[in-house]
Amino acid sequence: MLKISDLRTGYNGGEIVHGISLEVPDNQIVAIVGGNGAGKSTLIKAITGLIPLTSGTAEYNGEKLNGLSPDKIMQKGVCLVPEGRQLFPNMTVEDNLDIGSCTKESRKRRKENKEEMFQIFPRLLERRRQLTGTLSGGEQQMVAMARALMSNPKLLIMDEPSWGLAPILVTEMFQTIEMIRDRGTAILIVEQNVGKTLSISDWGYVIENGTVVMQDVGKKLLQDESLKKAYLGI
Ligand SMILES: Nc1ncnc2c1ncn2[C@@H]1O[C@H](COP(=O)(O)OP(=O)(O)OP(=O)(O)O)[C@@H](O)[C@H]1O
Repeated sequence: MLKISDLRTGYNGGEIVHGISLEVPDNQIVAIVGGNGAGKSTLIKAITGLIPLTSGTAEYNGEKLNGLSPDKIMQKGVCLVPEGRQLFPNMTVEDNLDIGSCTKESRKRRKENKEEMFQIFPRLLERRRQLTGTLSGGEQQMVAMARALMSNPKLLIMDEPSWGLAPILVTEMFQTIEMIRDRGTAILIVEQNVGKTLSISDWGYVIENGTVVMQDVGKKLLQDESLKKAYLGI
């Protein structure tokens, strides 16, 4: 399980995340929702080692992540699907997936893992030899998720996976996220699509101005009047 305690971080001496604590238990989907500029991506960058923590701790299964490089954090089983996907557009789907096998263990299982990915995402099997940059937005998001899963992560962190997707693909993507959880991978998801995200989340945190202002079971948060007004326009 991931445990974040009183985490503070920011950029160039300016603090953006003001002491956030949260937990992601095994086999659960945990959501971080909130408005633009609330600090959600900044928090995720700190957890995955892309920016340093100013204070507080990030622990995974009792081991400190603070100060570790993104690669070391990934070797511990924590893998990020970054915002905007960051795929290699001039490489084939299959080559992008191969790059995901970046831990010793997952390199040994590369072939089996790839077959499993093609079962989860059959559309990628048809397009395995296609250049990734020529895929649709939804297909590229599938490649990004499959590439991350190729490292056999125990915790998958996703930053805005619904970004740029047509509504029907968004629904499909959330179903896939539930399937990934049910296969035994915990998920920490940052999303602007508050309604869909909270409806599949075992627990949700609402972040405003770098602090947690509300937390509860996802579906319970969705019944909160102030949340409905602020994020769902109801
Ligand atoms: N590299 C950076 N250098 C300086 N400031 C940054 C940097 N990245 C983000 N910020 C600032 O940090 C604040 C929080 O940004 P962040 O991306 O964490 O918000 P967010 O909650 O993910 O928002 P959104 O939902 O709009 O992506 C913003 O004011 C942003 O301008």
